[in-house]
Amino acid sequence: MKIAVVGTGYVGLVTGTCFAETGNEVTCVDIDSKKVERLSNGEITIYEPGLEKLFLRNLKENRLQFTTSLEDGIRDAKIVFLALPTPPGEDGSADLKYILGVSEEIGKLLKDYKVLVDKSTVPVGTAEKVKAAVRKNYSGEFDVVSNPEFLREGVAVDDFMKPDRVVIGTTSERGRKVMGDLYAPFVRSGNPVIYMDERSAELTKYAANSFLATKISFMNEIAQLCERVGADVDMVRLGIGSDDRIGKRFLFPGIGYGGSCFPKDVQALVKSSCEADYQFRILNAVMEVNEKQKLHLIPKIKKYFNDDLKGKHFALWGLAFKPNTDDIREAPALYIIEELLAAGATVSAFDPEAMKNVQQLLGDQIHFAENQYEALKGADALIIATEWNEFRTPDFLKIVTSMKNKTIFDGRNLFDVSAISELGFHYESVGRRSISPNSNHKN
Ligand SMILES: NC(=O)C1=CN([C@@H]2O[C@H](COP(=O)(O)OP(=O)(O)OC[C@H]3O[C@@H](n4cnc5c(N)ncnc54)[C@H](O)[C@@H]3O)[C@@H](O)[C@H]2O)C=CC1
Ligand SMILES: O=C(O)[C@H]1O[C@H](OP(=O)(O)OP(=O)(O)OC[C@H]2O[C@@H](n3ccc(=O)[nH]c3=O)[C@H](O)[C@@H]2O)[C@H](O)[C@@H](O)[C@@H]1O
Repeated sequence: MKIAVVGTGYVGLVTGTCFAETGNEVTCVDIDSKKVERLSNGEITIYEPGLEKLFLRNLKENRLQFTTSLEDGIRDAKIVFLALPTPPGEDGSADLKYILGVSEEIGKLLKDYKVLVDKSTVPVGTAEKVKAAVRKNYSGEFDVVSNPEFLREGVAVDDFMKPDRVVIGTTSERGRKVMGDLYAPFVRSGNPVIYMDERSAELTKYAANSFLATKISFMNEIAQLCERVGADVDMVRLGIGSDDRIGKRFLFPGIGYGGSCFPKDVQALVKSSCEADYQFRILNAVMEVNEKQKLHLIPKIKKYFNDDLKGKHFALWGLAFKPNTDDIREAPALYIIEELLAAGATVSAFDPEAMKNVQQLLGDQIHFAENQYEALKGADALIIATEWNEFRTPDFLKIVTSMKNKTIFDGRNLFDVSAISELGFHYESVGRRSISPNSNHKN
């Protein structure tokens, strides 16, 4: 089948590449000519494990092409995916200017029946708005289908190729048939496809992200409580997670959820609820808890250094909002850096993939280390903000010899508290006991 994907970012590039991999002919359209040029020349534009191999294979086989021309991109396509940004507008609601702008343009170009698919995360009622935008310039037949995307960055290819479910929102029989043909290989591999109306599909996406964000904020509150009553959040997590009704996944406390989606999608659902005359109380609390949690380590650090961070030097492991991505959108590490710099401290950071992106944002405000151990040189404390695998079992001897103080503030609970206690560290994490040998603190 011939497919166009408009918007070649995280979702667009993964969608385009994976549909090419299942035998379709895909043209990806993007307004960013540099991106299109790089992709056309075989240079991948995002870090996503496993994607490059598929991208290069399908590019070579001519099943994957890139263009800046919407007209060329959609001409022969039967299905046109919209994988465009839906950033928060000033009031927190999803800004549909990209989606509706492109839909109007598509209306000017349509000559025959096509299925337009909202892959972006869009509020309830957007499929109808897209239809109206196309109708401004086109009176022929077309369908608009909602097919929200549930992939996670870092495991995007796997999530796309082996989804827990595919949601297809359409009330058109013709639209359903076209989408059914496209997803047939997925169904044959045993992945469920759930059909519903457009509005339910649109809400399903926000409900999924908001529910997951709620799980995280809930656990972060349990962690807060653990610290105050002397319980261990890891034990509580294991204790509740083994109940199938709760489930083991997404119960990890930390320094808050970040990324390009949870923060904006929870906010957008609260906003659309307001517009529907309903106050979504739980989600307001979820956002409030997350705002506080992002800076959970800061009061601990300040207390440890007697409220004086001036001239203190911190090593920071992890900049990306989560491991296996170079994405730094709403990354908790950035909020921590801001606080440390404002208090007069200096920072030396290391992240396996995200340093280039942070460098573009912060320039020389912090030092970017060659590796995780170089970041530790002369540090008064190490802060861990992202749970990259290589941080999980570090060489503690190297840590001790590089740092000024054996002090760790761990926002991702990477280390076993008892084991690290034996190594003589001052160690504070999230929702677990702090340990503090008296001898190692050189202020
Ligand atoms: N990043 C993720 O993990 C997921 C994102 N989503 C949703 O998917 C949508 C897209 O997100 P991302 O891929 O992360 O965004 P992104 O920012 O990585 O990519 C968007 C792309 O659209 C292009 N673009 C902007 N205006 C355009 C236009 N007029 N014509 C053609 N291209 C244009 C941009 O140049 C960019 O390459 C959002 O609604 C997001 O909420 C959904 C699931 C997962
Ligand atoms: O709509 C989207 O864009 C996507 O948003 C999330 O995916 P993503 O943002 O890539 O990352 P997650 O793995 O969900 O993590 C989000 C944030 O939650 C945090 N998190 C996650 C799990 C956990 O137990 N605890 C926790 O603090 C992570 O550190 C990260 O900051 C969803 O998991 C995807 O299903 C969805 O498609």
